[in-house]
Amino acid sequence: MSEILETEVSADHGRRLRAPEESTPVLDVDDLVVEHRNRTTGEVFRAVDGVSLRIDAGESVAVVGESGSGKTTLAMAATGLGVRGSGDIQLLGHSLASIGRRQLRELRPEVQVVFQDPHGSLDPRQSVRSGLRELRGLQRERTSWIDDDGLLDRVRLTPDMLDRYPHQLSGGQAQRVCIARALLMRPRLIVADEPTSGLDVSVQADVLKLLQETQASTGAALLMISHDLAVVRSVCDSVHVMFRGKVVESGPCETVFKNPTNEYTRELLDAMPGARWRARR
Ligand SMILES: Nc1ncnc2c1ncn2[C@@H]1O[C@H](COP(=O)(O)OP(=O)(O)OP(=O)(O)O)[C@@H](O)[C@H]1O
Repeated sequence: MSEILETEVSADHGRRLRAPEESTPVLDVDDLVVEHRNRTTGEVFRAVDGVSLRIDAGESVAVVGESGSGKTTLAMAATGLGVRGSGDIQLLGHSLASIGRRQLRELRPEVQVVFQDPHGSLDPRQSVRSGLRELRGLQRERTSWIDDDGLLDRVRLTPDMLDRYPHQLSGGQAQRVCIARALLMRPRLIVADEPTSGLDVSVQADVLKLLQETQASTGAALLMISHDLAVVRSVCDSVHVMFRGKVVESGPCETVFKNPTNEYTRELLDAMPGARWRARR
């Protein structure tokens, strides 16, 4: 068992919202529609067109699709972090359409996002230490379960990194800091939007492993957005394939990647990195 799993994150202090029933999905999205306005033509189009998905505690779900298919828009709208859409979104059993601002503020830390560009996610004017101090100031109780040294140790960074600024970190180190910041909040849902595609190949596997460990130690669910099927296959239980805003196929990774039933899924798989494993099996 890895080090990180030896000390489970068990304390529940700092969470004021009523704890959801065990059977309550972490995220339950029904018929989500999100529209954007095309910046060139001014036309409104459906970036997400009637998508439904459910993620249970501890589950890892991937959304794959070609660039522009609506993956990021879906993830951000579904978690209340992006443009509002229509449809029913239940986050930890709370309907995003009907909760007030205060409740939404309380729900926010339950969802942590790890983005593709770690340097872009960190404030260039803040050292790692001052960034963590700021987070702790916003969520005192929730973040009191671990000190900075312990937190960095969890993501296999040494304490001397605390005084570094983002530009003094490698891509892999910066992504570890981003994961540490997410872990500090002990979220119930981690959204990882292409978390390794901006990183050197040599550190991608480590960062993925760390994400998985973080998920396991917090018991969080994972919503992974990726165009890399090898990544999805190694991390996720199930997958939704998106094409032009719609989910065209869903199911366990093994089933969808091995025996895709949708023609577009087949084409997509053949064109995507990591798809070749399918032919070899
Ligand atoms: N804020 C916005 N305003 C207008 N159009 C947008 C906005 N955000 C995204 N879009 C457009 O919506 C569509 C879906 O974008 P989205 O970023 O969700 O796709 P994606 O599948 O995540 O793509 P990628 O893999 O390239 O990140 C694209 O055509 C994109 O240009």
